[in-house]
Amino acid sequence: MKILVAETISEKGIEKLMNEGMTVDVNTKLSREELLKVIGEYDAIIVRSVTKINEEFYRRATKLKVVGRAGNGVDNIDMEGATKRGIIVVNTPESNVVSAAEHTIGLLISSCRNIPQAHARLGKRVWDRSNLKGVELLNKTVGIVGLGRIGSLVATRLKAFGMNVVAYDPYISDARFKKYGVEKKENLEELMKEADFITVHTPKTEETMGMIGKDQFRVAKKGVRVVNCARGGIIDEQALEEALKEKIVASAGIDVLVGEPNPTSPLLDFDNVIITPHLGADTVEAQDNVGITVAQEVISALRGEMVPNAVNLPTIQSQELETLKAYLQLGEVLGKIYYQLEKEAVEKVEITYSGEVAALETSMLTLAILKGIFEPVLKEKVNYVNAALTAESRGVTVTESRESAESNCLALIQVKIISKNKTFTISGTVLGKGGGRIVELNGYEFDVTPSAYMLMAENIDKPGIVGQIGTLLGVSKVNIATMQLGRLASDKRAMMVLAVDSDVPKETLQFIGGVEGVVKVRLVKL
Ligand SMILES: NC(=O)C1=CN([C@@H]2O[C@H](COP(=O)(O)OP(=O)(O)OC[C@H]3O[C@@H](n4cnc5c(N)ncnc54)[C@H](O)[C@@H]3O)[C@@H](O)[C@H]2O)C=CC1
Ligand SMILES: O=C(O)C(=O)COP(=O)(O)O
Repeated sequence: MKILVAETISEKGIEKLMNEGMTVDVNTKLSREELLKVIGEYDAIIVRSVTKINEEFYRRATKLKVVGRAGNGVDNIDMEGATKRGIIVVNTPESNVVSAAEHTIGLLISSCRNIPQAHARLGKRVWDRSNLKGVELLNKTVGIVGLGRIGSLVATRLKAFGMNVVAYDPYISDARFKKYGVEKKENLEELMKEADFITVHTPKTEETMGMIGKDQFRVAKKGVRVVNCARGGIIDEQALEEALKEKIVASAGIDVLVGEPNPTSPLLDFDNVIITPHLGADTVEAQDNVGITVAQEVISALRGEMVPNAVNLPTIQSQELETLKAYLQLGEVLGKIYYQLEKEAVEKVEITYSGEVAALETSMLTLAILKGIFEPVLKEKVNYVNAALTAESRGVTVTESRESAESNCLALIQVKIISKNKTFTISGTVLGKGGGRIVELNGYEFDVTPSAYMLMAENIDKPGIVGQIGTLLGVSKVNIATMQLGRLASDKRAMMVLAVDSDVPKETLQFIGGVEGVVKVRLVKL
């Protein structure tokens, strides 16, 4: 597999990729045109915040399976474009947050104590202490916008300075505010009115861009000090300029700007603004963490393994991963059987989870089932990333319910596939280390271990049929590994599932179909 590393990552990450047998090209100097020219050769790309992964890029990236973001923010990556093509996007959301939080504190203190300005004077060999008076943090109020990973690390650190910490984040629980001892603000205006310092830690989204703008500065305390170590534009840059001119803002510490690289920002003209060129994650520790983590994730994703930090997939807790794996395999199998037995277009898929499995990340299991259903019949690649979108674009309604998450009741995945004229059902379980089992199919009860070739035959429930099918397979030199029978007494019907060691020739299937009493026979391949 070929990986392009298009922005600088730690050598440790590159070593890891190579040690795992990947072909790695490190080329951090490609122009956009050059990148677009070569990307068609690669299975994966690793980027940081600079490379724009957009529609134009995807159109040229015909072999691409994975985008690895060596960092946290994914605003430079068009997620929809990746998802519809089944390209998995991974990032390293935990790996650089301490560095970003520490840089925030650095910017806050440096700006309110004029440290870079003072150093610049001394750099010119001038010892001048005038007009450099700063302010203390003790007993001041800091308003944090976005109390996520970085926001909460900043909160903890600023509390140690004796600050009163308030935060605005409408998307997290009250418990999280409590956990960090932070006072919750119901709206941004309240925070703006009270804060002596404001620091933003939200992702860049349509909602957050410009969220601190003209109107917000109008209600801010005169002399407020601001920090932006999240994304350029969350504090509107023009509004900040005006607020600086009007002396509403006393100082600003900025790590990120709109349109990076941006060495000519008008904000650089202000003596009370300090700016670093997006250095929040630039520490030895963060870069090693990020590089190693992204390398591992890209390797796993290329190998088709589960990746806990896949951005366009449900999040999986690492302790859940092992248990989930067996159910994911089972889910795919349950889905894969449908179109091999039935020819009617799926209209609705209803999935019920019960027992142990109901407590797992079932949205991921639903994706596994959908992948299983559509993969065998579609030309396009169907994987976990685009399975839900594939169902939606084919007008298939998918519902998911959980019956009981009690661990003492049988863990069961029940799939009901509804088409225009029929309802097909299939259920399965996982038996500890024994792996997945199909326990029900259209009302017939079994205990079938899924295998590569399974002959499924439905027949009138009468003597002699099993023997004839066995004979026909024997004549064709197809060895039977296991056999399971189920019956529906009410309909006088029976079904047999034979695991066979090899493919069954078409003629043999035709002969079996011709046996008197056999209603339907299909070879299912997994
Ligand atoms: N300067 C740098 O080098 C770095 C910058 N970052 C940036 O830091 C930011 C935050 O990262 P994390 O804390 O890891 O993210 P996170 O996802 O853990 O936290 C973000 C928080 O923002 C909140 N939020 C979202 N929209 C909001 C809104 N409209 N109003 C208020 N709160 C809102 C969310 O509920 C969440 O709690 C990201 O933008 C990331 O790109 C991250 C690492 C390094
Ligand atoms: O991880 C993030 O979100 C960052 O902003 C760091 O960006 P970078 O990888 O240093 O270009």
